[in-house]
Amino acid sequence: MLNVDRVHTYYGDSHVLHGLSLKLDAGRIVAILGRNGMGKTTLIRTVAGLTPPRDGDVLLRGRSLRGQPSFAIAQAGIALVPQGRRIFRSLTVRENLLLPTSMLSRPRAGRWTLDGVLEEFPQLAERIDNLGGALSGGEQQMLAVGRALMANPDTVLMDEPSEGLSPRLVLQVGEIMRRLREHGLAVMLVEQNLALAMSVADYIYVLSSGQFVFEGTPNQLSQSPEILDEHLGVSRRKASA
Ligand SMILES: Nc1ncnc2c1ncn2[C@@H]1O[C@H](COP(=O)(O)OP(=O)(O)OP(=O)(O)O)[C@@H](O)[C@H]1O
Repeated sequence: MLNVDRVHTYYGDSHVLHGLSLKLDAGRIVAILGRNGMGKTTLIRTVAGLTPPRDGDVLLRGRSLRGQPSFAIAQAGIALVPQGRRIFRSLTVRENLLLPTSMLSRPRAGRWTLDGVLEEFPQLAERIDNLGGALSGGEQQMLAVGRALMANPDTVLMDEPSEGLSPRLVLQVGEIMRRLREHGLAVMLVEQNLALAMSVADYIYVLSSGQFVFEGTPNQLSQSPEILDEHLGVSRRKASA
């Protein structure tokens, strides 16, 4: 589905991503872990076309996205659930869901109509005429995911969806991701929450200073105390407990 091929991404002269490659298939969740400032959001921005790579390429279903603006990438089937959710606080839930797709010139058809999204998230249906700003953090996260689904993507990029949520709501976010996978979507998850990533991801990459220092299954990561310790801040004693 998605193939990131040796991307180098810069902010001005600052070289942030150093030749990253990864693969993501349909019906799979890949998590990108790493401490603050290691380049996780930059990787998401690179794939979404917001900060295009200066070198290397991103391919969707084998087709290069090189030089494509972010709206064309969205149109091609990559949806972003941004850090901080970025819902419109002064618009209703319905307006939040309908607005982004109304801006696509050729909306993709599929199961994710307004009714389809409300069926998936009945809690949003109950609050359909409430303002975005009146929703709880968990509901806002659901809304951000629902809004992304409205574009009928086949790949969803999620930037720290657990940020600022209570442990109970973090579990709910994990459940939402599993359901996206069941629907056959490819999910790329950027997270600081190790437990969440370990519980949902099929495969994990650990990013440090713009380079991957580990890739493998959650089980393999749990058996790599030096990676957990050095790059994820988990003490060896805790990792083996
Ligand atoms: N717009 C920008 N202009 C210049 N440098 C930036 C910009 N955005 C991020 N950076 C730098 O790029 C590096 C990677 O940042 P990035 O936000 O991708 O990290 P991150 O792993 O997502 O961290 P966090 O978890 O804190 O969001 C950092 O050194 C950061 O200071």
